[in-house]
Amino acid sequence: MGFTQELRRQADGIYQAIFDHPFVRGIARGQLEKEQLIHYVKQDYEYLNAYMRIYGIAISKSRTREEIAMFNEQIAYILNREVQPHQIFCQAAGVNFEELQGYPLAPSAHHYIRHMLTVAHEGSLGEIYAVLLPCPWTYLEIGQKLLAEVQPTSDHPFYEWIDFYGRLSGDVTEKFIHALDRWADTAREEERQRMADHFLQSCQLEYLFWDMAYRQEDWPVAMPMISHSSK
Ligand SMILES: Cc1ncc(CN)c(N)n1
Repeated sequence: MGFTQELRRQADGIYQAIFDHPFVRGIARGQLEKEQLIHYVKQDYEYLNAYMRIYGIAISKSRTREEIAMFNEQIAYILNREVQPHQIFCQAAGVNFEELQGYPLAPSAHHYIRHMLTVAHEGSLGEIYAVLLPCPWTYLEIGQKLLAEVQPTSDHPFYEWIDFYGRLSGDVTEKFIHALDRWADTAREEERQRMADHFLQSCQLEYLFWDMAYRQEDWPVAMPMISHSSK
């Protein structure tokens, strides 16, 4: 079994918990509260900003032009394409996307972003692939599962969201899986273990991110508005 297939096997319990999470079930049923959708978009907008910054760190650790080009393409994908799922949630919630930008991070989003940034700064390029992979991979499987289960039509409020992740996010997932497997082929045992740990931790944090949005998680004591630089 390849390295990433073994990681997927180890993470299966977390993947199943994500598929069963009430936010994901709410996407399937087309029923989520406006406040839950808004909380998700506010947090995910900041999450994807951080994700692009991590691509920037990955570029600084890249060894070939092909790697640099791949990360560059993925930044463009987030900027130009991945705004669509946010806009679909905003439409369902009846709010403007622009109004939901620049908010402070809730605890679980903060934790997930710090986890990725720490690995990106301290780890190898292989460790960066491992920490980033659960993001596209869990969404691809959510999308594929919902396409098969719900068979949504254009009157479903989240039809385009399901279609976007079920059909379009396969490409980046495949590229990261391939890159991580190649890296693992030559990595020493300690690095393979670190990559496995980062991957599993990101899977757990994917679950927590859904949970944060569903429960509209916030800090126990209200945060004064903080500036972008201190996020
Ligand atoms: C938290 C999270 N994880 C994954 C994705 C899908 N790129 C996302 N938009 N947000």
